[in-house]
Amino acid sequence: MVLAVSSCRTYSPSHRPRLGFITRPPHQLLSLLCPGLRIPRLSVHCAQPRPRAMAVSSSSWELPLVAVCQVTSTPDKQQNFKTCAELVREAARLGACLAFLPEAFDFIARDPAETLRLSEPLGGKLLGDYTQLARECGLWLSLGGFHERGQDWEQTQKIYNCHVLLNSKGSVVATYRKTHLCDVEIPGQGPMCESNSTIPGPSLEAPVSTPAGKVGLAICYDMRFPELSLALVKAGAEILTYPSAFGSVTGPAHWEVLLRARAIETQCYVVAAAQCGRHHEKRASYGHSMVVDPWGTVVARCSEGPGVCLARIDLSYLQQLRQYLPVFQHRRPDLYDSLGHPRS
Ligand SMILES: O=C(O)CNC(=O)[C@H](CS)NC(=O)CCC(=O)C(=O)O
Repeated sequence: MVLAVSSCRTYSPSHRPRLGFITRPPHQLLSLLCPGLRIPRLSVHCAQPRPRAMAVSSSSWELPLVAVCQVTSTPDKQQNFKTCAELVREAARLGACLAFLPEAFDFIARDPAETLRLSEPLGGKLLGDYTQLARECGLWLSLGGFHERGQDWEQTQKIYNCHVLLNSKGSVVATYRKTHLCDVEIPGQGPMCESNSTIPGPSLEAPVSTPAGKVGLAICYDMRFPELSLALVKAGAEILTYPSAFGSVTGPAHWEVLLRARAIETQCYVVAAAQCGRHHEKRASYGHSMVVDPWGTVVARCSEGPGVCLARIDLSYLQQLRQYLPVFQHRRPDLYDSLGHPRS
């Protein structure tokens, strides 16, 4: 892995988030495998001002830049907003058009009762604050998992785990409510029973056109269900998002493997903003936020602790890969089902 951030500005506000690693895709390897493939010169990179010496790569600096924010949410909603807002402002300063926040960016509570108490409707104060933030910074925001009191709150007294996409004017352009709830007990990792407080979402959300590409919405545990990613790519997704709060046992074993597998099999970019560190006495998360390109290369990753990493999204590269490796044309829906034909 090449560390390519030497000339990046580092960033150390009071709580010291760190700028993550930015890596390059394996250009040489790819050109060996596919001699005719036009390799994007700089498909990934740091948002430093364009160096004069690099005038060669005309277009790559104009490719859209996305930012992935990694945080340690606690039960303190106000503090969490402050931390996220600081990272989002930094992402905007660095030139990102779209910033991704992890699941539970609003808070991570100590128990289901506290989760329910702290939850809000989409029209509440917290989303209002994020609307203003998106407007102020002029970027799109993927709010990866908002504890949402839905329309049925009065009857159910349960919430949805809602991925909200805001445009740069702060308007809600899409919502996806997590459809696979994480009810698991893994030895060595605290039990998770999301359905204690949460209702599974009723439907998938069609991918949304953003300045970085067509974004398909998912959340965390959803990444274990490739059917969902295939359905999203079939509906036109170019970027899959898995905002997450992975545990400390499944994290080292499965996190990167699952994300890279989803990227390779769908030939999409995969963006995964993660919770990291200790949220309170009962819970900690694995971190390792990353962006994976459609070849399966990790092109950006956060360092340990809160921070932000950035990647450029090159959709012509994605299209080329889909041409060179046309797995969607080779599928055998006659043998299984009709999933998995991307829109051209
Ligand atoms: O609890 C909240 O407030 C927000 N929700 C979550 O953090 C959810 C349910 S507990 N976490 C996961 O899905 C982790 C999945 C995971 O770790 C795996 O698939 O291995």
